[in-house]
Amino acid sequence: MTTPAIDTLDADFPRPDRDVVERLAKLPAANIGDAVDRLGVAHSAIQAIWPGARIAGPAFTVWTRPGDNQGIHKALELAQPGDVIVVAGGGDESRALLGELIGERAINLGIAGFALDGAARDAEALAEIGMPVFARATTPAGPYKNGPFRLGTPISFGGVPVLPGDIIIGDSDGVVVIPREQAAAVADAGEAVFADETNRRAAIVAARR
Ligand SMILES: O=C([O-])CC(=O)C(=O)O
Ligand SMILES: [Mg+2]
Repeated sequence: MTTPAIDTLDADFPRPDRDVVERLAKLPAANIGDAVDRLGVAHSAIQAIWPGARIAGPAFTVWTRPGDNQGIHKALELAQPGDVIVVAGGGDESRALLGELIGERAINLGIAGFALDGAARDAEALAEIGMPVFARATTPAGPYKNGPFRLGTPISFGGVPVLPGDIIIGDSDGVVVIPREQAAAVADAGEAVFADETNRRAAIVAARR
């Protein structure tokens, strides 16, 4: 029996309002994490592979056999501009799932970035072209390209459930996941956390001698 390459795919899943994504994109991931009761924070090993990288956008989900990027190639054909391609790669650090070539294609397509529960390579080139990638590791070792994979299914990403259209935010602290239906409420709560912490920090600085 052969395994079907794709068992579920609805590339037109509902996406969050763009203005809510933009509000969330302005907030530190830490404030959003606090606003979701500190749930929804992906494993801390998943970090930006170049300094200053940030991602914000609706999740286009990929499940792949560890170390295999055939599903990412297929996702590039189907994702919409602004999407973050989120890959459940089994936490594998031994094979890079993408590098600068996939990064350049993603720029052509308007993809907002990649979040990988796996590894990447070509970190310097990805920094130069400004394509944000979050991953568990970097390695020069290339990927397999044979599948199998699944697109557009619920996945577990760094220990957090991600449904297509959930919002992914990543900054220098790591990655948080916001359920799509909660996006506006989390933006409200995250902005309140940010305002409160800004005031508390100003008071601390004012008390300095
Ligand atoms: O070979 C691959 O598929 C991964 C890679 O390095 C690239 O996308 O540049
Ligand atoms: Mg490469």
